[in-house]
Amino acid sequence: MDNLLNTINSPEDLQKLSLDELYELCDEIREKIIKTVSNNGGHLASNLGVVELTVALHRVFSSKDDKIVWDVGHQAYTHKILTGRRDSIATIRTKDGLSGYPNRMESEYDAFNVGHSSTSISAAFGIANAKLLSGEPGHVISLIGDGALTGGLAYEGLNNAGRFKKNFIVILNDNKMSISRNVGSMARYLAHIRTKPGYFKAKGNIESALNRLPHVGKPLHHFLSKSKAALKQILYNSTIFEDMGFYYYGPFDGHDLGKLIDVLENAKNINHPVLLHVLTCKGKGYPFAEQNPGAFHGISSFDIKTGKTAPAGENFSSVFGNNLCALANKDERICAITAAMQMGTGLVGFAKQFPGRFFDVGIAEEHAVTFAGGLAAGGMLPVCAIYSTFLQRGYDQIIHDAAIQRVKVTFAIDRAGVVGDDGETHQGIFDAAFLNTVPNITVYSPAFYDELYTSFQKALYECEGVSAVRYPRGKPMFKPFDFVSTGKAYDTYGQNGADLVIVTYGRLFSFACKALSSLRESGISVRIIKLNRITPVDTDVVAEAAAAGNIFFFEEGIQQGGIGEHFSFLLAQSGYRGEFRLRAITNFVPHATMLQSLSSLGLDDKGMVNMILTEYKK
Ligand SMILES: Cc1ncc(C[n+]2csc(CCOP(=O)(O)OP(=O)(O)O)c2C)c(N)n1
Ligand SMILES: CC(=O)[C@@H](O)[C@H](O)COP(=O)(O)O
Ligand SMILES: [Mg+2]
Repeated sequence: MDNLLNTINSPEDLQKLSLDELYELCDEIREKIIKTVSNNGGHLASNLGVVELTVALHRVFSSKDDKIVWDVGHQAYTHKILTGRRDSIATIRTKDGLSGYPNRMESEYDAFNVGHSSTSISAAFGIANAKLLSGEPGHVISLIGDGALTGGLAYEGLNNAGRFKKNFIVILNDNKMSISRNVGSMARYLAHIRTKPGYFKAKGNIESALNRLPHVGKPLHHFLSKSKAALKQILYNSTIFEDMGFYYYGPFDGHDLGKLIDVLENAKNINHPVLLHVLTCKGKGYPFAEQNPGAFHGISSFDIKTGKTAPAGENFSSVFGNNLCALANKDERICAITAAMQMGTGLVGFAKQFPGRFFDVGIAEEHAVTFAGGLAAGGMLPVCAIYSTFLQRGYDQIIHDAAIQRVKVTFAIDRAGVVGDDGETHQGIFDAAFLNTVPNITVYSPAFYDELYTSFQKALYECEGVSAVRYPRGKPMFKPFDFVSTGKAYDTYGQNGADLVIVTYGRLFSFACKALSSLRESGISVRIIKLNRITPVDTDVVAEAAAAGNIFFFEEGIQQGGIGEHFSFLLAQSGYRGEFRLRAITNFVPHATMLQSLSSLGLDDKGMVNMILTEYKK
């Protein structure tokens, strides 16, 4: 029963509740989140961990003037529930429903759109400066996880914000977990702080004592400030955050509401950047998630009583992981790199089998790529497995630290194409276009498991320089029984001399095959050209498509600068004067299931058929 929750229509309503009632409210929120995620899927464990913290934030800060900036944003369900979206939370991550992440277009309470990690300090600091410049009142708070703190951008933010002369609050939500266990020296450092709370705790008291030093004339003030800094050094070990200009307070129990409210009230009154170190339990309140937070980080719908999901079976990621193990067994130079996505990219088996050649570098895609460049320069064969959307972070490194070096780095680009319910921030729709700009790169786009294996063989042993194999989230789509992948740069399907040619790549090939059958019933014959290697496009394939005189190109990727546009350029260069129609993606794609999105984009078989029936000219 949502007795209390039903009385909360905006964060202001929290003021009416006693501490005991606030705890009761947290229970109701937890129940709602568990129920919602068990239906829709979503990020359960991270959300359960920050219920008290979010309630405390909305209790202390004004929803009118103050801004909370979430990092990654996968943990903002309580925030959504408290900010007028209680009744629509059931629609989260579904088509036309709430986004799984904060979104400025969805609510005025969402200060910044997010989905990628480590942006919150920079964004919040930008907002704080805008407030200062425009004279707007209000506090700005960044809430960042210990995993997100492994991303370099977070340090760029800290570095910049540390010298701010006003209140600016960073809350570090430390649950020892990224998706998997958090890794790296910062994780070790936070563990050190956690195990010696008293060591750092004294500081708060010292600080306030020092701050109570009387106000004095300029020279004496200067002397006292210097002495204060020296005294601080002598009295306690400062944390890295203090060395970067923040006042550090903590660690605090992130499930103790009373304490959190107190700490936040105090932090609000400090005219300086403040870092509050809060300890939480990922998955708090749902035993299955507490015991296995990795499995309940991002989860599909599940049974609340047993904590079980439908069996996932094999998918592109798991097959990639197995393929890579097989290849690494034969070749000791092969190394695997992940940027905190060991499970998602299918590398758990590789990590166990080849611990010495497995590198989880944290949420640090830029570093992952440059690190791969270094490994390659040292004679290894690095395979950098990164989701398409997160590889956007590594564009400069692909050019500067791999391609220009003329080293052999292979990218395993997972989640290429439309990903479904994560929505706009996570769609893998840009990689084909941005990789196509890199000189001498080779990019494969397999549609089936056998092609995935062949593509990696080629990338690792036939290509020079940088290469990439990109494949979608989940499983392959329909494969006609009479289609055989040859392993060549392109394959064809359907009759020679057909009325028109469909050119496509990746899983859209399956939809094209279905479209071919439907169009046959309408008296239109189709031949399909399936590009296996999308960069560089094979010269023969351009001539083969041109011969048809009527070309429809379908692309599950951004149109601007994409493969389709490039293909049309190659056709024009070859003197082609026939028909060319291109359908690709021209805007950000909102959350929905993958099939719903492809349908809305006109990229499923029905969309292809409709376009051809409308635009085909004999
Ligand atoms: C640039 C980028 N890389 C990878 C991810 C995938 N990812 C989402 S959440 C997450 C772990 C975040 O850990 P933390 O910040 O500690 O939050 P927690 O889930 O523990 O609450 C990762 C790796 C991402 N969102 N953005
Ligand atoms: C929040 C985030 O960025 C990841 O948890 C992402 O949602 C994972 O997506 P997959 O479910 O495709 O692995
Ligand atoms: Mg964490």
